[in-house]
Amino acid sequence: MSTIALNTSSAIGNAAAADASAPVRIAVKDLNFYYGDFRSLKDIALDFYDRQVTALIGPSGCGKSTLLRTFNRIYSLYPEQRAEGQILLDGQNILSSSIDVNELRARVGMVFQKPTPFPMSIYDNIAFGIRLYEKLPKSELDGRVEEALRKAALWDEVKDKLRQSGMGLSGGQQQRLCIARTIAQRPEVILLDEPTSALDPISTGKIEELIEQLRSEFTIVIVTHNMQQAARISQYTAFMYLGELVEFGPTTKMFMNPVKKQTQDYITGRFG
Ligand SMILES: Nc1ncnc2c1ncn2[C@@H]1O[C@H](COP(=O)(O)OP(=O)(O)OP(=O)(O)O)[C@@H](O)[C@H]1O
Repeated sequence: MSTIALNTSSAIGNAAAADASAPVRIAVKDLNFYYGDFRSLKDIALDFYDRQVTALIGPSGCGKSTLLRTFNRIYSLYPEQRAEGQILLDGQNILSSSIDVNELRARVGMVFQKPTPFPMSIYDNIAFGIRLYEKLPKSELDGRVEEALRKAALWDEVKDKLRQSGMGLSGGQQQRLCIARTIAQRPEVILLDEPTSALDPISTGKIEELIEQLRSEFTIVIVTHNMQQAARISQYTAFMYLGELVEFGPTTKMFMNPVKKQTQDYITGRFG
């Protein structure tokens, strides 16, 4: 076992162990993805488990974000991008043309690398998405806004300034606001694309704590460049390289005892 893998083990202690009995929430089968003629995902097959955090790791350009973006079909905004294969969400193929993508995006929420609050009040940042789908009386809407902000561990910091602009919050608060906005839609799955890479260490720590809390309710998939972060917060890790899935398994095993040499080389910093 390598020295770096051993060092990483101290961080692994922070994450709850993988729950081997968790049911499969998303099953990916024979997935290929194309940017025009370029095949950027190659025959990907893996399962994502209910209320577990799965980290997607691998060197730049290996296809982490591309894979994440297939789960809510956000790529379909670009005509030259296409996915082939199957992604079963609770058994239903979300790549099927009969799927309503707006409904899918409410079920599978996404938070991006840079915080992207809407240029409106903190309250409206949350209420906006709810109003798109549901007509609620004001008192109920207030309750939903509060619930989302509480779940995103932001309520105490903003409860007295809900009418102020979301753009006036710190970077870390803005990212929690974006998480609250996603939660407010009551999704089943939350996709996080390097959600802390633009944040300072304290804000990063808060988001990592939040992810651990959210795991009790949501299935979470996170792309991260930071292997220590993957070790700290995930139950499962998928290591990708050049568009292929090299290895997938419980995070502890991936970091302590990887099967493939490529995985070992990556987590010990020999390339990447
Ligand atoms: N819009 C695009 N058009 C053409 N090729 C693209 C596009 N976006 C990504 N790619 C290519 O697809 C491959 C996978 O990219 P992707 O962004 O998914 O990798 P990644 O692992 O998330 O990388 P990073 O860690 O740098 O974000 C790369 O070869 C990349 O150059």
